[in-house]
Amino acid sequence: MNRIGEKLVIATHNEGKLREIRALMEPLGIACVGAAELGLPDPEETGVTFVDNAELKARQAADLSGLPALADDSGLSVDALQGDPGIRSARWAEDADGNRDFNRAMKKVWDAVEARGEDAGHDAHFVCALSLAWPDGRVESFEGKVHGTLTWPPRGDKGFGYDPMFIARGMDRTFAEIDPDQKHAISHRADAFDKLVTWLKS
Ligand SMILES: O=c1[nH]c(=O)c2ncn([C@@H]3O[C@H](COP(=O)(O)OP(=O)(O)OP(=O)(O)O)[C@@H](O)[C@H]3O)c2[nH]1
Ligand SMILES: [Mg+2]
Repeated sequence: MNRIGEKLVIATHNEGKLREIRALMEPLGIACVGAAELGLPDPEETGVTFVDNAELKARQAADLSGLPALADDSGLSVDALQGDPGIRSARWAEDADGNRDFNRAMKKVWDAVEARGEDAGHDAHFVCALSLAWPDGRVESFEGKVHGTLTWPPRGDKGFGYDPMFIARGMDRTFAEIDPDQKHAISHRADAFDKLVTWLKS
């Protein structure tokens, strides 16, 4: 773990992600500080892939803080929608003033899938890109996925974002109905995190 040291900036302004990344990182003995706590800005996500965006968020936080930084870019990719909302998952939840409402976003996803007709199916997956950046310019990225299906109406009040409408393969409850520990065992974020930890230990 000495590739990181003892303190890591978590370059996210999303409380749900921060909570999940802290839970994954702190057992490794690495203290995490959120970007908002350090007053770091929320950069514009101009990339065209999850990794592009994770790298630009991590890069900016490492440059501004002088500490190693970990960023997460993630989203829901729906087969019937050719991968949308994908890297625009947060933007699908925003109104004209930039306020997010995931009940609205989930309805938008469901309506778009239904508009494709019965044959389109409900397969979807979450993707998570994690990027670690250092103040000296190094960057390493890892990508994870979890496959599943969409359900309607949304169920559960745990998790965040699109969790209430996503059922991982092999489960019968949504990501918002299961306990955080169960989500952490199989999620896209846990998959990317496993790859990151394997690399850290190598
Ligand atoms: O149901 C969900 N379960 C998850 O486990 C999950 N992970 C990500 N997402 C959604 O995908 C978008 C990411 O956008 P995103 O990577 O730009 O993050 P963000 O803008 O919220 O924060 P930041 O890290 O950029 O500061 C956001 O809408 C998230 O709600 C999830 N939804
Ligand atoms: Mg974002």
